[in-house]
Amino acid sequence: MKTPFEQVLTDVTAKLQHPLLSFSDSEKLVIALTDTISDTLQMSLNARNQATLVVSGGSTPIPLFKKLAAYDLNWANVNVTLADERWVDENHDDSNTQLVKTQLLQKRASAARFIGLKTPAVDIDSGLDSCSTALKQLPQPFDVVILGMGNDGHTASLFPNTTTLKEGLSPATDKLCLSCQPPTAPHQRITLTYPLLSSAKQVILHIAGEDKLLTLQKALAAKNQADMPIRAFLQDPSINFVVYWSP
Ligand SMILES: O=C(O)C(O)[C@@H](O)[C@H](O)[C@H](O)COP(=O)(O)O
Repeated sequence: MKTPFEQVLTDVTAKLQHPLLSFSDSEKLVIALTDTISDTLQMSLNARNQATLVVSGGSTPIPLFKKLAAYDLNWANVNVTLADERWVDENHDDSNTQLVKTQLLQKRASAARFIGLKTPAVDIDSGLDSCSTALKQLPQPFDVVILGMGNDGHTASLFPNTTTLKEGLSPATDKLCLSCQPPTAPHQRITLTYPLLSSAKQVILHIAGEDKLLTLQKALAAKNQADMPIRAFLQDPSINFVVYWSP
C-alpha cells in the first residue's frame, strides 16, 4: 500500500515526459548529481578543452556547490555563469555571485572562470547589453544548466505573470537575457531566456522537499506557462531535461 506521498511521486513520474531521478536523501542526490555534472564537463574538456556550467541561486544547490568545488577537473578551463541574478551588488547577501563565489568557486573550483550577470550599469535595463555581450563570448550550447524551482512555478528568474515573461519564454526570442521584476520576491532580476537555458546539452532541475514535488505535480496538471514558467521546460520533449529530487 503506497503512502499518499509515494502516490504523488508515482503520479509525477508517470506524467513527466522527462526522467525523474529520486533519492532517499539529499546527500545521495548530491553525490549522483556531482558525478553527472563532472562527467559532462569532463567530456567537453576532452573534446574542446573547455566547458561551461550554468548554476542557479537559492538554498537548494549549496551542498552541491560544496561537493563540486572539491572535484578533480581542469577547472581553469571551465566557465561558470548564472541562470539568473538579483540586481544587487556582490557584497549584498542576496547576490547569487556572492553565493557562487563563496560556495562553489572554492578549493579546486577556485580556478574556474566566472562570468557574472550583474554589471556596474546604473540600472538593470542599461546592464542588459553588456550582460548579453559577456554571454555571447561563452561557447554555446552550454554543457550543463542547473535550475531550481520556486513553489510559484518560477525557474531561473522567469517569474509567473511578469511583463517580460512572454519574451523570456518565447522560442523565437533572440535575447539571451532579460530583466524581471518579480511581484513575489525581492529585487529586480536578470534572467537568461528560455531558448538559451533549454538549449544546453544537459538541463537539470534540482529540487528538494515534498513541497517541491507537489509543485511539480501542480505544474504537470495544467498547461498555462505564464502561470508556472517551469512548464516551458516540462512541456518541451526536444530538450535534454532531467529532474533530480530528494525529500
Ligand atoms: O536566484 C534565484 O532565486 C534562483 O535562481 C531561483 O530560480 C531559485 O533556483 C528558486 O527560487 C529555488 O530556490 P530554493 O533553492 O531556495 O528553493
